[in-house]
Amino acid sequence: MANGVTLESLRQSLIRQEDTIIFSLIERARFPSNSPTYNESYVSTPTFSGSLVHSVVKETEALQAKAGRYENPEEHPFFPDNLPPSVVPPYNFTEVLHPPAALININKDIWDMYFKKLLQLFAARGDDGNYASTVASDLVCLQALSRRIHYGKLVAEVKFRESPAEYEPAIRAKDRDALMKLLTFESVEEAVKKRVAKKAMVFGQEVTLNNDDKKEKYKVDPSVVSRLYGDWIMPLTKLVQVEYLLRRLD
Ligand SMILES: O=C(O)C(=O)C[C@]1(C(=O)O)C=C[C@@H](O)C=C1
Repeated sequence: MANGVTLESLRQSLIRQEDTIIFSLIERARFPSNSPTYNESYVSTPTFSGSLVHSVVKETEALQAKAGRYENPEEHPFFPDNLPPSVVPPYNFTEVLHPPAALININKDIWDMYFKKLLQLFAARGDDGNYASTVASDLVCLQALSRRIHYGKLVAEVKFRESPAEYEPAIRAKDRDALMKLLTFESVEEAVKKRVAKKAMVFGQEVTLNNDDKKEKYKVDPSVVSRLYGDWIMPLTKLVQVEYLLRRLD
């Protein structure tokens, strides 16, 4: 395919991004749940409206937008409305995607999944007052998840270019189920779930110099990481692929 992007090279990138995601969860797990971070009435001044997480993410994104973060088609803001323009000279990112892809942003679903389901599965209950560091860690997790899930656009483009005749009838019929079937590889998904659990064991183990002192306690539960991928990351990546393919002939 053009630009040297292949399904294999994209899968390699997804594998590399597993490391980033798992390390980001390990970093967030250093802090307990720290619920005031997410409480809408915890801070209330004219400059900080809503929860601390809401304000800090929104303001950080505004700063990163000025620094050009969202000029890269692989990046998607959580608060896309009224972002300031980039002030950096434009970089010529290779155009691989069909232009309507730019409209797809499922960060709202990623936000809800992260705060309503995932966080409580790996952050211990408690409050240590480190709310600003907690938000900073949350944002690193969210951005890593968002980048990975929206990679579905590239994966879908490559799959389409490899066999347009297979995809076109389902796209024209707007048949989401047929598209979902075409783009699903069960064996790849099983391998992903096993590999991320193994990585969570390797990256999250206690490293000591004393070999016989090996406690099976991990910084993030490997079964949570496997579930994160099986229940949320891969289904959302597939949702992005379906959304992308539905617009592929526009
Ligand atoms: O590797 C692919 O073919 C993908 O589309 C990526 C992915 C994933 O999210 O990891 C999603 C769907 C497939 O069923 C397998 C894996």
